[in-house]
Order: sequence, then structure tokens, then C-alpha cells
Amino acid sequence: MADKSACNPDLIIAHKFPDTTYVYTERDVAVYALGVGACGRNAVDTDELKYVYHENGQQFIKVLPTFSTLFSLRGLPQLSGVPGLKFDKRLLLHGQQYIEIHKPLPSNASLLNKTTIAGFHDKGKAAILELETRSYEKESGELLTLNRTSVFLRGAGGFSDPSKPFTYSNYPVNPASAMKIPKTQPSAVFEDCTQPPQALLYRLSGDYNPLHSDPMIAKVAGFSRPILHGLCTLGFAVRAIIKCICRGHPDMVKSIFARFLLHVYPGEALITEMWLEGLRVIYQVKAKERNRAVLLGCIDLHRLAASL
Ligand SMILES: CCCCCCC[C@@H](O)CC(=O)SCCNC(=O)CCNC(=O)[C@H](O)C(C)(C)COP(=O)(O)OP(=O)(O)OC[C@H]1O[C@@H](n2cnc3c(N)ncnc32)[C@H](O)[C@@H]1OP(=O)(O)O
Repeated sequence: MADKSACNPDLIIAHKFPDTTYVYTERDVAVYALGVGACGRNAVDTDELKYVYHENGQQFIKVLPTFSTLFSLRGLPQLSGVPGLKFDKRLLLHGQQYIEIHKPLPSNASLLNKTTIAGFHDKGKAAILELETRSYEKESGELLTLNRTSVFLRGAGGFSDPSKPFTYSNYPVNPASAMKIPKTQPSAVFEDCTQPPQALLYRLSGDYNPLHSDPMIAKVAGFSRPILHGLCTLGFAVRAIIKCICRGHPDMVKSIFARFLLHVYPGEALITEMWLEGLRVIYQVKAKERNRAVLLGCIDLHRLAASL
């Protein structure tokens, strides 16, 4: 008889999510930018004031490309509603994120989200679930962004034959398999400091997972205190890359890939190292105090900045 406490992959990959809507305004865009540290070191930073304020009479505030990760997060139906998916939500960690930006992000919009299961894998000690969300502008019907979120479900693996572990993916290659940090000196290095209440501020953008705010839940999950949202760390990194490589132009970013290697504690300093190779930026983020790599990824650009 099938083990009812184990995942049922056939049921999971057959699941269909209902469409959802997501509406945002300039206020959401500004709160997000502050949550990922914009103007955190300098309230009149000329590269960053535009993310939170109509600087010099600009008509709209600028939107960081990573803001688009919120579309899928808030709109995502509760994972606990997926038939056949058995996991302890307190042990869930964000594993990877892939983002495609198909049009410059407007400073306010009404979106329709279509979410599908893009992958499911048995890793023995864990299961990895991948969700893909395409977000369309309601008015024009045009595709604005694609987000692929991989969640690492500790303790949920081991549901298939270990000699032939279950794996399903609806896309060709996981970019993580090709990721290598160059041996050369980075093109740029940027150091930034997260603040002790960083996760408490970031969560106001819509990820209310108590792992980031509740000391007891954090302990159950194996951490000494609440940890930072992976997407907050990613926001810090991409902001640094836009500052150093894109000369402050967020619309140069075409796609972003990130693998979360290790947790970050709010208050830690983050060092983002970046290597420009053609139109690709390979990056790595280290938690300065522990000298450990916490995030690895790449960003593809539409073009290079004129001054590079
Ligand atoms: C709808 C819900 C959406 C929710 C969105 C997110 C909600 C948020 O609130 C949650 C968060 O933000 S959590 C904070 C951010 N994430 C983290 O801190 C995780 C950091 N990473 C880790 O701790 C480890 O890499 C760890 C633990 C992930 C893996 O480390 P190990 O257990 O040591 O794994 P390892 O033995 O190296 O590898 C086992 C297999 O898993 C693959 N893998 C490893 N790291 C991965 C990762 N980060 N993402 C995806 N896959 C990963 C490996 O490739 C390996 O597979 P294989 O053997 O086939 O190569």
C-alpha cells in the first residue's frame, strides 16, 4: 500500500493552479526598494533615490527588476493545497530563483498570473518543487515577467526508488549546473550592510513566512535566530550590480538567475563580487562576518552601459 505520509509525484505534477491577480502601486514599489536596502547608506544617493522618490520631477518612480519576484510570491496559492505534496512548511527554504523581464516594469500595474508546476525532484533528504509564474498586464494582455521559484523542502524527499530517484522538469537546463565563479579578479565589488530589522521591513512586501520574524519558528528550522528572506539578499545583490555595472539603469536587466547557498542573518554585511563577461554578469555574494558564500548567480543584460 502507498505511504500516505510520502509525496505522490504523479498527483503533484498533474496539479493545476487557478489564475490569480496582482495589483501594485508606486507605494509598493518604494516599500520594496527600501526593503532591499535602497538608500540605506545614503538617503540622497543619486543612483537610488529614483526607486523611492520622484527625483528631479521624474513622472514615475523607477522599479528594480527584482520587484517582479513579488508577483509570483503573493499570488502563489498555498502550497499546502497541492494534492500529494507532503512537507513541513517550517523546514521549507528558498533554493533558486529565475526571472525574465519581458518589458520595462511599470511603476503601477494590474496583472494576471498563470502558475504551473515546472519541476519536482526527489533528492533523498529533501524534495525540490519548482513553480513557474507568467505575469501578464491585464490591460494589454502582454507578458511582463516570468518567475521560476525552486523551493527546497527539507525532510520531504525519499518518496521514490533511491536507485532511480524521481525527477521531472518542463524546461531544458537548470542554469546552476553551468555556474562557475571565474578565477580572475572581479570587474567590481560592492559592500553593503543589511540592518538588524531588515527582514521585518522586507516582509511588508508580502512574504510573511515566520521563519524571518519568529525566533521559535527559526529555532525549529535549525537557525539561531530569524534569517533573511532569500529574495531580500537577491534584491541587495541585483541593486549592487545595477549600480556598478549598469550605471544605475535598472531597465538594462533582461534575466536573473540565483541559487541560495547559505542563510543570511539580518544585520550581516554583504559583499557582492561581479564579473562582466560579454552581456552576462556572473556574481557571488558573501556574508562578510562569516566569510561564506551565500548566493551565486548570473544576470543577462540587454546592452552595456555607455560609460563602460
Ligand atoms: C509558494 C512558496 C514560495 C516560497 C518562496 C520562499 C519563501 C521564503 O520565505 C523562504 C526563504 O527565503 S528561506 C531563505 C533563503 N534560502 C536559504 O537560506 C537557503 C540557503 N541554502 C542552503 O541552506 C542549502 O543550500 C540547502 C539546505 C538548500 C541545500 O544544502 P544541502 O542540504 O547541503 O544540499 P546538497 O547536499 O548540497 O545538495 C543536495 C541536492 O540538492 C541540490 N541543491 C542544493 N542546494 C540547492 C539549492 N539552493 N537550490 C536547488 N537545489 C539545490 C543539489 O544540486 C543536490 O542535487 P544533486 O545531488 O542532484 O546535484
